[in-house]
Amino acid sequence: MIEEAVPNASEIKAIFDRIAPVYDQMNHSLSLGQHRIWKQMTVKWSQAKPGNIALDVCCGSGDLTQLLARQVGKTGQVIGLDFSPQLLTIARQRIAEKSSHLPIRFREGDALALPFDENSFDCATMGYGLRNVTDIPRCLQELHRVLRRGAKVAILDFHRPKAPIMQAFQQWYLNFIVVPTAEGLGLTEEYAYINPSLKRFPTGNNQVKLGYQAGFNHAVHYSIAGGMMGVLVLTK
Ligand SMILES: C/C(=C\Cc1cc(O)c2ccccc2c1O)CCC[C@H](C)CCC[C@H](C)CCCC(C)C
Ligand SMILES: C[S@@+](CC[C@H](N)C(=O)[O-])C[C@H]1O[C@@H](n2cnc3c(N)ncnc32)[C@H](O)[C@@H]1O
Repeated sequence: MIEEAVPNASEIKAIFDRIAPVYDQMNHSLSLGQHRIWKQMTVKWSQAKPGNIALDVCCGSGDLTQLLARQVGKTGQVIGLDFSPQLLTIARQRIAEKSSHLPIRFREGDALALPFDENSFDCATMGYGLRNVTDIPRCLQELHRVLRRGAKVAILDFHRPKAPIMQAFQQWYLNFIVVPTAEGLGLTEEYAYINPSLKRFPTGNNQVKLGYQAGFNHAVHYSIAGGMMGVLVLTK
């Protein structure tokens, strides 16, 4: 079987820079709006509280950042970090237009070398980022380093369902709904990348093991959306 080439960081950055103009609309339409519910669950599992200093890693267009900021409120602070300049531009526009009152700052940077001191954050989120970084253990080590003791990070991403019928549905949906929709926008390759990236992504149980190896005191993986998505919750 021919293995798919694994994209490097600059190729991944280029993918997201190219899909930036349609990213939010595609997520909303292709998930029938469900992605917002999955992100709200992620914020809840981060146990973000009013007044917290929070971090959203691989923030992209900033919609999860915005949900996190609503949770920490005006007395808190949220930093959204990403390495895609195009998606960060959209994130800044979103906040300026809809949520200028929220305590959000965006920062261009690398999830594998977070530009923050150790023990900086009370909580963190990461939405559909862990599967896209080129070094998952390194990313988890960085999250552990910047979180305060007892703090949690909730990491939302795709997951391969255990149930054969759900696996078949997920594959069908990605191959016959998602990719053809992207084809109409000239973004076939960018969205065709999801499936092989999902195939390479560690299962929930293995994500838990990686969390413990990165030094977290507690790790649990919640399967949601019929097993097609999952949230890894790590506690320092
Ligand atoms: C917000 C979502 C995906 C974000 C996302 C993550 C990536 O790694 C990408 C890589 C390359 C291009 C785009 C992305 C990307 O958008 C999840 C919702 C959007 C999904 C594309 C839709 C897939 C949903 C499930 C497979 C099936 C949903 C069934 C439906 C609720 C009936
Ligand atoms: C699928 S998007 C997720 C965006 C947003 N969190 C959401 O839930 O929609 C993945 C994001 O991860 C970013 N990314 C991937 N690798 C990164 C890295 N090493 N450092 C920073 N951002 C990275 C991409 O630029 C992209 O914005």
